[in-house]
Amino acid sequence: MLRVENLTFAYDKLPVLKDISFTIDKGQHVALIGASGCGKSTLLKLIYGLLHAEQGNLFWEHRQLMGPLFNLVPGEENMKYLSQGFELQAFRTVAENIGEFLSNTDQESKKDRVDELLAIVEMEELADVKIERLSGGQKQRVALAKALAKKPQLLLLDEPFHNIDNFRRSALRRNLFRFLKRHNITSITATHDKTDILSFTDQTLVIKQGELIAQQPTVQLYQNPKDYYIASLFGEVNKIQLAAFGQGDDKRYVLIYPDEIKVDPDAQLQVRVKNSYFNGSHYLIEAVLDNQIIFFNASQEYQAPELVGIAIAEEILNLRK
Ligand SMILES: Nc1ncnc2c1ncn2[C@@H]1O[C@H](COP(=O)(O)OP(=O)(O)OP(=O)(O)O)[C@@H](O)[C@H]1O
Repeated sequence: MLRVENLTFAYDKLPVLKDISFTIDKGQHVALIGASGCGKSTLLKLIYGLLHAEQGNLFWEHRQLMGPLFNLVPGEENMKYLSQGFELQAFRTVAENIGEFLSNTDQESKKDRVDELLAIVEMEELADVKIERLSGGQKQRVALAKALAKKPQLLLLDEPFHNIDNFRRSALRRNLFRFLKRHNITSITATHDKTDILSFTDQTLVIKQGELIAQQPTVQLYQNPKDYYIASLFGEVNKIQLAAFGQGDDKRYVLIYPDEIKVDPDAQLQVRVKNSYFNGSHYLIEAVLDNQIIFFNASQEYQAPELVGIAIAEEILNLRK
């Protein structure tokens, strides 16, 4: 278990992280989300031991983590931190980099291990290519495989799929998180990508301006976000006054995701279309409801200034009130 207690940290005078406390059970996958600059990378570096926590305590399995002032080599031994820049040896091959920290006493099992990792990041064919000849996304995949090589107990990932094209990203995510679950490796992934969060994490931590404002099971957090900031980290979201749904003059606002609004030609509630954006599986429609802009998904394109009837399921309204 990872335990973080009252962690406060500043690079200069202003604290970047303020009184952060949470625990993560072994084997759990956790997303770390928040607006750019809120302190996600800083938190990962503090946990790994690259930065010294002036206030607060960190524990891994009851052992206190002492940080860089007490460790000769920065970085906890049973953890791996995959930063946004990857430390690889440019003149050595992909396979050599992945196997760099593996023991050389049993060459056969070392090769098996490297082959398994090459398969996870789908780089078997590039095993003998030197790092200097790889693209940014390929380097990121090698760095990921290298981070897994010694099966860390805790894996800290900072935007791990950032440079990787969509085509590879989906398979890579599935391979990676399957590997982590199989080996009971705990992970924290700092990310801005909704798919990383929703499909692969058990819990989500939300940071806002250096403060931890939520720690919840990911599904719960998505389905019932407590405020606009949290909901907007998952993508487009509408903040609509209940009165707009014909609920008297109820001034309270509800948060509604675009896919929760359905086009309904018989609906009393009508909105005026401003724009339609093609999104592949659907169109994202921008429209005006009671002087406010709302977004919803539709199976077809609508032209401005067409009037379209929309409806929202009663149970969603009740859940969010
Ligand atoms: N080495 C540093 N020295 C001084 N300030 C820093 C340093 N690194 C980061 N900061 C500041 O600390 C704050 C938090 O930065 P951090 O990189 O942790 O944010 P983040 O949430 O990971 O952002 P992003 O999502 O853009 O990667 C920012 O205001 C940043 O400018």
